[in-house]
Amino acid sequence: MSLHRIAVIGGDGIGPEVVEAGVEVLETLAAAEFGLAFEFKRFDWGSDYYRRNGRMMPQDGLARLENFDAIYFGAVGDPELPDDITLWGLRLAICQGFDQYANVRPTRLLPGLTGPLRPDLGQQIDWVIVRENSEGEYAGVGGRAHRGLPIEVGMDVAVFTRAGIERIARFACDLALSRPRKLLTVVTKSNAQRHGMVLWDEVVREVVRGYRGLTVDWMLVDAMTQRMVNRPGSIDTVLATNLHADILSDLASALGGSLGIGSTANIEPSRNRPSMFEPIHGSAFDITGKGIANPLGSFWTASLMLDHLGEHAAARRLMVAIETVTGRGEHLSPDLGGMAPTAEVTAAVIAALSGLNSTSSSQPVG
Ligand SMILES: NC(=O)C1=CN([C@@H]2O[C@H](COP(=O)(O)OP(=O)(O)OC[C@H]3O[C@@H](n4cnc5c(N)ncnc54)[C@H](O)[C@@H]3O)[C@@H](O)[C@H]2O)C=CC1
Ligand SMILES: CC(=O)C(=O)O
Ligand SMILES: [K+]
Ligand SMILES: [Mn+2]
Repeated sequence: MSLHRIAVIGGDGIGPEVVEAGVEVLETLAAAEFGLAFEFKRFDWGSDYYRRNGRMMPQDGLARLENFDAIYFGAVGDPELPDDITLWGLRLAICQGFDQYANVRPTRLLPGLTGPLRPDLGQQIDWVIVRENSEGEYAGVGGRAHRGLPIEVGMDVAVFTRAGIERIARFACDLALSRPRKLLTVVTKSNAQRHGMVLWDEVVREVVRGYRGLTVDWMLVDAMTQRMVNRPGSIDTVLATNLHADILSDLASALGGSLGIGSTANIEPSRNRPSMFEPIHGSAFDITGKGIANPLGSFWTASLMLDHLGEHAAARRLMVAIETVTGRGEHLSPDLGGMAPTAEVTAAVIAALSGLNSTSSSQPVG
């Protein structure tokens, strides 16, 4: 029996809604898979915690998390609080604090979904974006001075280090080689940013030279957006900086049908500290509390977490259940053109997991 200890941080907005749905699904999996068990511990950290305590998580928050096997996360961000306070106080504090330097974001057009591209193009989407997750544009280095004066200044310094580039490049090359096409696209902007991005190019070029059998091509980030839209089948694994990949992966998720299905693994590859798994989206103020958030992104994320925990059969089983539900098209949430609330999508995935036919659709799909 393998017991996995999971720290659950729903966070803000729709985060708790989709994460609790995910926990339900994982409990169902554990009941169905012989030898699989979870122990979930909830942490009520986030913006409400901040309103009570003046911090997003306790001072010893990382120490409380460090002995868990994984962290299952929702989202952070609150309409009443500055985004830099909330994001840096929780999500980035965990990613940086545990050195989860590899952010991995797969996108595929799931069965039954169309997405905004022409069907023949949409069906070609099968990508994994590897996002540098510890430095670059989100290093947090910079400053403000002369506040309130006409000469006021604000700077964010994009930090690129040889060690940081080298390790994420190796991670991306290994991942690309493990996929059938063995194809890596490296995204850069070294035409306009002539220091850090040039170092990025140089170090990645050195690393990829050591990988025989890998096909590598290069794209400037602006042109990468049009390639994703016009020639999606020419892309497999993508390596990009923290900011570039943040943007490209939201685009990828939307091209796959919705921001509500994108998944993320924040990986600490040495496994000395826990990795963190979260849907790609944020706290989505516009739909918070309405019960209509799409939970599929958090389910796909749970599948990534299972893979990381070595539970490959369970991970596959969960993906098949998700694909069964999208394939039938009867229980899709509004962002995917359906009318199903979060609870109905969750019930449909649970029914698919249990091998049951989900027969009742509470509302017709428009
Ligand atoms: N990792 C994290 O915790 C992230 C946090 N944020 C934070 O979230 C807050 C809101 O940011 P936004 O830019 O609005 O991005 P967002 O991802 O929260 O929402 C963008 C749009 O996508 C829709 N959407 C997102 N997830 C959905 C789901 N599961 N089902 C259906 N529709 C969904 C929303 O309703 C909204 O219209 C901000 O405070 C931001 O800083 C944003 C991205 C990631
Ligand atoms: C913060 C954010 O947008 C992300 O981690 O994707
Ligand atoms: K998130
Ligand atoms: Mn993002």
